[in-house]
Amino acid sequence: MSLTGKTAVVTGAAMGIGRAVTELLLQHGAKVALLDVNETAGKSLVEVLDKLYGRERTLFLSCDVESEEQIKAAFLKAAETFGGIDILFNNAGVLNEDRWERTVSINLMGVIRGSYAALEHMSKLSGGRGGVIINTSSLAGLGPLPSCPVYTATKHAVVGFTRAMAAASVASGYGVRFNALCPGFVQTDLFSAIESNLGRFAHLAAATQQLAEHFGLVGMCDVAEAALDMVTDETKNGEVFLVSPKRKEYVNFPSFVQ
Ligand SMILES: NC(=O)C1=CN([C@@H]2O[C@H](COP(=O)(O)OP(=O)(O)OC[C@H]3O[C@@H](n4cnc5c(N)ncnc54)[C@H](O)[C@@H]3O)[C@@H](O)[C@H]2O)C=CC1
Ligand SMILES: CCCCCC(=O)/C=C/[C@H]1C=CC(=O)[C@@H]1CCCCCCC(=O)O
Repeated sequence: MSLTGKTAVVTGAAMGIGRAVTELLLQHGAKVALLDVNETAGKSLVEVLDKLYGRERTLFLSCDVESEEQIKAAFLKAAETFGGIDILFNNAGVLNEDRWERTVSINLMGVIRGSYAALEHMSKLSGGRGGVIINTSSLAGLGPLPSCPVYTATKHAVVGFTRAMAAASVASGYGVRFNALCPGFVQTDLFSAIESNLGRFAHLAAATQQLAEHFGLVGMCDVAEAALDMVTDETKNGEVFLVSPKRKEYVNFPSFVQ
């Protein structure tokens, strides 16, 4: 699928992985609505992007994915400004085992809120053009991160939600593909702050550091390219892309249905 003229919404777009994917989508010709709770970072990023890609191709919208009202308002504004929505990158996330209810609300419920709000604009059943939704999970969505049980739970849940929504979309005729991105450790603010956000598992900080050293860091470009592959390859639905320093591949899950 060519991205020229397509419209994307990216949550958590102001920094880190969301920012990198936003820039790659712009480089490939898409228009991007950048949603983030951090207005300062979001507005200053859009100033930079406007100069590179043109003012008419970016839009910053202040939006907390914990709020269904703010998500609905932002998606409506993006659809009105750009003429519909073709791509959603549900990426906003936090790692905080102390404030674990907020972690669930952002990492899992934010993905669900975003997906349901996007379907109102994207589903062929409600007058949309169809498209693709990519949800950011993690390697911790495939295996345990011992210092972060709640983070691990949210990321496993994102994988399950994505795969079930992909099947639901086919069965319902939404015309929307759903895929999940599972990166290993990436050098971002979230990664740098892990040790101070472990809550009752703070005693596992050194072990987490050792795990990160064992796995190594994934390059931001590799993560963004994996997201782009799932957007543009129209054969990918219900797929999970694992991006670690040693492995860049779609995950094979066991099938229990004959
Ligand atoms: N950095 C890493 O090692 C990995 C990160 N991930 C996931 O990638 C995603 C992005 O993380 P990073 O780029 O590393 O983090 P980051 O901290 O660099 O960026 C996260 C962005 O999300 C925004 N955000 C946070 N809460 C929000 C909310 N309630 N509403 C809207 N925006 C909000 C932040 O303002 C920030 O711009 C997250 O879902 C994270 O769990 C997955 C695997 C590894
Ligand atoms: C900042 C978020 C942390 C991201 C890195 C991460 O999630 C690492 C998780 C690993 C820690 C212990 C594990 O067991 C996790 C990895 C599990 C890997 C599963 C790989 C599956 C496969 O190889 O097929």
